[in-house]
Amino acid sequence: MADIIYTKVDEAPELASASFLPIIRSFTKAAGLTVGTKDISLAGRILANFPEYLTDAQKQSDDLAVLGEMVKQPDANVIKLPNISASQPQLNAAIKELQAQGYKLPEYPSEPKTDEEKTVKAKYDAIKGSAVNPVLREGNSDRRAPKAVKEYAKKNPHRMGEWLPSSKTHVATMGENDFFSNEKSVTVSAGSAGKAKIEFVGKDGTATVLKGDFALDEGDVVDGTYMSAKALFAFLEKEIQDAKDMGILFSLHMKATMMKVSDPIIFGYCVRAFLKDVFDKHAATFAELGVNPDLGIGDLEAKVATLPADKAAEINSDIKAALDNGPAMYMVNSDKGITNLHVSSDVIIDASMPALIRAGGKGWGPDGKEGDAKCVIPDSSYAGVYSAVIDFCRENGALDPAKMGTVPNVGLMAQKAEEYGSHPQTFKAPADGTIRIVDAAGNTLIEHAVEEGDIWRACRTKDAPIRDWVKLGVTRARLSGMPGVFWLDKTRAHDAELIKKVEAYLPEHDTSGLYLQIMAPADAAKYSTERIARGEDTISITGNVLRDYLTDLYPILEVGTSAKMLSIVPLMNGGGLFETGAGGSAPKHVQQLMEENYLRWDSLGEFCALGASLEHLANVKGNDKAQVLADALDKAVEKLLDNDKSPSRKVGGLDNRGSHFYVALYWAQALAAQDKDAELKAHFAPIAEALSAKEDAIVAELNGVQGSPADTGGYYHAPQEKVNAVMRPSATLNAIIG
Ligand SMILES: NC(=O)C1=CN([C@@H]2O[C@H](COP(=O)(O)OP(=O)(O)OC[C@H]3O[C@@H](n4cnc5c(N)ncnc54)[C@H](OP(=O)(O)O)[C@@H]3O)[C@@H](O)[C@H]2O)C=CC1
Ligand SMILES: O=C(O)CCC(=O)C(=O)O
Ligand SMILES: [Mg+2]
Repeated sequence: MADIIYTKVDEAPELASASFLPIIRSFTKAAGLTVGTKDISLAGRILANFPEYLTDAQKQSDDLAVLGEMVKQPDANVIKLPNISASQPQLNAAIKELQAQGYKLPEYPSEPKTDEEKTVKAKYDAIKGSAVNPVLREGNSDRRAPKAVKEYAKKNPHRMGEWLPSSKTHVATMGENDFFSNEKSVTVSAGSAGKAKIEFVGKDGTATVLKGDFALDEGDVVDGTYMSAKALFAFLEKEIQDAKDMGILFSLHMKATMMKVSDPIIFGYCVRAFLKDVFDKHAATFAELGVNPDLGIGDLEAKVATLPADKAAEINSDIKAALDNGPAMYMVNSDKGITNLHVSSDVIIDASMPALIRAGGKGWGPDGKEGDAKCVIPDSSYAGVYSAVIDFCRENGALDPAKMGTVPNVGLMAQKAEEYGSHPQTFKAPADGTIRIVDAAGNTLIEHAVEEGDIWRACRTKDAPIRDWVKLGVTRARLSGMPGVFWLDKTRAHDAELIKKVEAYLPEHDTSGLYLQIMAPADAAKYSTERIARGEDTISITGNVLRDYLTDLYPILEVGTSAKMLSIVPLMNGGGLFETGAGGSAPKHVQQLMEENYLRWDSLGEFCALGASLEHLANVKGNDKAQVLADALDKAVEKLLDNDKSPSRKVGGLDNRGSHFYVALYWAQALAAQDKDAELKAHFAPIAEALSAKEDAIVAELNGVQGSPADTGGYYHAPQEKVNAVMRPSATLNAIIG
C-alpha cells in the first residue's frame, strides 16, 4: 500500500487534482513517501462494474471495493475528495459519454424484463446516489474550520444578504404522520441478535419478505418508521396553495443523494402535487410513456418530447399552465427554466438551505429575481433546526462573520449509522397492510400498519460507533476547551435510546471541567446560534444527518463556504480518512472552466486534508519527515490566506492553478526555512529559490490561458492527457516541480 492514497473523483475537484497532485507527489517524494491513487469517480465505478461488456484493455479494477477494505486496516491513510452522488440523469449522461468513447456498456433498463436486464439495473442502482461515502466512512466525523481559515474570515468577512424583520421566508414541515412522529426504536438484546427479516403482511395475512438478511447485534439501536403518503400529499397540496396565497416562492429541500430510496419518492409526490391536473388529465398517455414523477419534471419533459408534435405541444402547454397557476417556484437556473422540481438532486438540502439563509432568506424565482421562500422540508426530525436559525436571523438581522464564534461538529457516522444507512431497508408499501421487523428468534421487534404508497424504513446504529462517538465528543471538548451539546431529543424514539447510551458511556471518560449538555435539535440550534452571534463557540455532537446539515450550515455562515473545512474521520481500526472540505463537486465550476478556461475551485480543503494526513503518518509511523512536511504546509496555508492567493471567482484573477503555485512556493519556502530536517532543508532551498525567481513568469503562463474555451475531452471520463494539458499550462512550473 502507498503511504497515502489520493482519490480520483469527478468534476471540479478532479480537475484540481490534475494540477495539485503532481505538486504533492514531488514534495512527498523528497521525504521518501509514496502517494497512490484509487478511482472512485462515477465513470470509474461504472466501468469497474461491467467488465463483461468491455475489452481487456478497457477493464478497470473495482477500486471502491479495494478502498472499502483498506479503511478497515490500521495503516490506512486516505485523502478523500468529494465525488458525484449520481442522480438518474447524471448516471444516464455518464453511460452515454462512455458509450460514445467506445465502451459497449448496456443501457440503463428502467423497466427490466429479462434476467440480464434485472442484473444490469441492480448494478446501476448500486452505483447511484451516495454510493461511496458510506463505504469509506468506517469512523466518526470531526469537522471544524481550521484556525487560520476562521481568522481570515473574521478579517475579511464575506458578503451576507440582509435579513429583514418583514421576511416571509419560513420552513414548512409535516409534524405528524411523518418519519419523526411514527418512529419506534429498540436497543437489541442478546436474545434478539442474529439475522432479522423485514416483512410486509397483507390484509389477507400473507407475509412477503422485503429483506431477509438484516443483521442485528446485541446493543445495536434499531428504528422503524414510516411517512404516510396520504398525509404527505395533503401537506404538499396545502403548502403549495399557501405559498401562492402568501405570494412567495415554493421550494422543496431534500437529500435525494444520501437518502436515495426515500427522498426521490417524496420528491415525486411533490411533482405530482404541483402538476396534479396534468397528471390526472394525461394519466393514460403518461402510463404509456412510463412517466415516473420521482424522476422529476426534467424527465417528464424529455419523455413528452418523444410524442407526436401536436400531442407534445398540448401536454407542454398544460405543464406551463400548471406552473403558471401555482406559486412561483424556486429555481435552479432561471435562465434555462430549470425548476426546483426538474431533478431530485439539483437542490440538496445541506447546501441549499444555508445558501438561502446566507442570502438573507432569499431564493431565485422564475423571473430571475430574488424572493422570500417557503422552504418545504416534509419530515419534521430536523426541519426545526433551520426554522430556529431563520427565526434568529429574522429577529436579529444577519449574522456577522467578522464577529461570529464557531460551531464545529462531532458526527456519529461510522458503519452506516442512522438514516444514512437506511436505503437497503426502505420500502414503498405495496398495499395496505403491516410492515414489521422480525428478529432471528421470530419475535416482532417493531411493526407499523401502513397504507399503499407509504414510505417505510428501518435504520440501524451499531453500538461500537456510538461509544466511539461519545469518546470523540469528549476528546474534542477537552482539546478545544469548548462546551459541547449532544443534539438529541428525548421525545424522539431513536434519540431516547441514544441518550441512554450517551449516559452510559460518558462516565468512561474524564469529563471533569467539561461542559456537556443534551438538547433537542431545534433548541440546540437556537442555543448555538445565539452563542455564535456573541462570538462564542459550541461543539455540536450530532447524529449522521445533522453532521451533514450542520457542517455546511455553520461553515457557510461563518466562513462563506464549507470548502475550507478540516474534515477528519479517525477510522475505528486506527487508520485515517481525510475528507476535503464538507461540500461537493461543484458542477458549475466545470462549466466555467469549459467556457472560459477558469477554475474557481478552492483547494483549501485538500490542503488541510493533506496536512492532517501527513501528521497522521508522522504519528502512527513515527515518520519525522512527514511531520516537517505537515508543519511547513500549515505555514504555507496561513501565508496563502494572508497574501490573498486563494482563487477568485472571475477571469482575470488568480484561479485554482495559480493558488496551487503559491502553495508550492510557500511550502518550499517554509521547508527551506526550517531547521528540523537538514536533508529536506537542502532539498527545498533551490526549489524555493527557483519558484520565487520565476514567480512572475509562472503566474503569467498560468493566467495567460484564461478567457477562451478549454477542451478536456469529456465530462465524466476525460482523458488524463487532455486534462493535464488544460490544468498544467505553465511549462516553467512543471519543469521545477517535475
Ligand atoms: N463528500 C462528498 O463526496 C459530497 C458530494 N456531493 C456531491 O457533489 C455534487 C454537487 O452537489 P451540490 O449540493 O451542488 O454542492 P457543491 O458543494 O458541489 O456546490 C455548491 C456550491 O458551493 C460552492 N463550492 C463548493 N465547493 C467549493 C470549492 N472547493 N471552492 C469554491 N466553491 C465551492 C460553489 O459555489 P459557487 O457556485 O458560488 O462558486 C458551488 O456551486 C452532487 O453530486 C453531490 O451529491 C455533495 C456534498 C458532499
Ligand atoms: O455522499 C454524499 O452524497 C454527500 C455527502 C455530504 O454531503 C457530506 O458528507 O457532507
Ligand atoms: Mg454535506
